[in-house]
Amino acid sequence: MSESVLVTGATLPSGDRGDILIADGIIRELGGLSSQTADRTIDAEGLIALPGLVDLHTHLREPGFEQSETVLTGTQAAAAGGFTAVFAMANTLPVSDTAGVVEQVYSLGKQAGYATVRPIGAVTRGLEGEQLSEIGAMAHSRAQVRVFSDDGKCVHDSLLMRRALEYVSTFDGVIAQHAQDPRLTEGAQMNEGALSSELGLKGWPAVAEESIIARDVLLAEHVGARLHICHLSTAGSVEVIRWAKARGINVTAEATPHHLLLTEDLVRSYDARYKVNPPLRRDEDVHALRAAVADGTIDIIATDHAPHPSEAKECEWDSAAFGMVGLESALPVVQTALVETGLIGWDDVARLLSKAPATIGGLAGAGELRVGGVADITLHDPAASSVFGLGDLAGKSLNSPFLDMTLSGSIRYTLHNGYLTVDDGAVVAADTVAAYAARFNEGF
Ligand SMILES: NC(=O)N[C@@H](CC(=O)O)C(=O)O
Repeated sequence: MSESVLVTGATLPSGDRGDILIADGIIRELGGLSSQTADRTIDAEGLIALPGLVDLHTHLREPGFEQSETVLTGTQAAAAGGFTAVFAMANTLPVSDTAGVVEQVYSLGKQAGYATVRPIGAVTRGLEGEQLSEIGAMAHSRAQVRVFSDDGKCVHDSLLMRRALEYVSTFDGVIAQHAQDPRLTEGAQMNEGALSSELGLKGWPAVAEESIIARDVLLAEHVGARLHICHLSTAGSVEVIRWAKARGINVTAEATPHHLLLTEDLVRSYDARYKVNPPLRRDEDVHALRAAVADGTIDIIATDHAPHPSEAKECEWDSAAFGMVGLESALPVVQTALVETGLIGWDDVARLLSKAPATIGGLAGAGELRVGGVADITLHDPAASSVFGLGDLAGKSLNSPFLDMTLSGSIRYTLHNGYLTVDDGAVVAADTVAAYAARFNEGF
């Protein structure tokens, strides 16, 4: 394996240019001109070096739904998208609600070696919303769970939500809420409005999201706990978060790349690639979300990578599954929607897609480029522009809403723990990465 790598002439998020020397998984030199030689040299002229991206919201589907994705294929998709750490959602089968399941997911991630995998624990047993899961056992397991979520379902019972917030605040954990009032969204298929009436699809009102967020920020304030809100999708949700932050409530919020670029108009096609939870909303909502990312009301961008097999998507809208894959396209979508529109710079991208999610998820040491830190680095070509195609997808499922769209930027190299998981745009073979990982895990 290349035990040392020299990256030359990279542009850092600050705009400064310089070399990066990596040895035995650690950044040894950063910035300036290195006088060293290395086993491998990467010419990064014109490329931006970002801290390895961290996704706080990924569905890896293993155990139980391996026909859609596995820990291996999901982390290959992550690497292709420049991610070096992913937080794996709990809606697996069995549900990730015990120490045994989260440890299994954690170990599979370590073996595969493409990215750090941190399992998210379910808040309630079996995601059933009735009893709290084994939160303490998961937190104290080898998987060190810090984030708990019933994502896919809302923790709707206010008393359970209060208890969960109280419990995780004892060890600085966080509840990541999927804000969706189940009664207001029974049978809902798309954003509620003039278009849902026109298309004859049952509407999903914005208030179903906003009312849960309002309740939960007040609960978090009441018990003094940390709360995170998954996938904000409406202008009203932004207003509630802005109000809560101004009041000093300890809440963070995420937006997905698809809610930052796409609108409900795509549903006119009845193509279920555009069916997602929460649904694509109006143009006004997209602009409110973008403004909230730019002014810091929204703390992070997270993919909600939700793989589904073709039979779950190539069917009538009403019977199709909710969800979109998003790891491979996240950075190009962020560049297209936010950087090229002048709303944010590359230092903001590093914060929104790396440092802030690492901090919220309790991933110590991740999310920054620094001498002495682990070499998780993404080298991105911002000058590239291409039509996003099936060849860009590295996971098992193909349900991307961005296929056939022109997106800016391209991930050229991903380094995880100092070894390459993506080399010149191609995902490195599984056995090579597993061998690198084994050596890293053994401390060389
Ligand atoms: N975001 C999605 O549309 N789908 C998610 C879970 C969910 O329904 O939120 C999935 O697991 O498929």
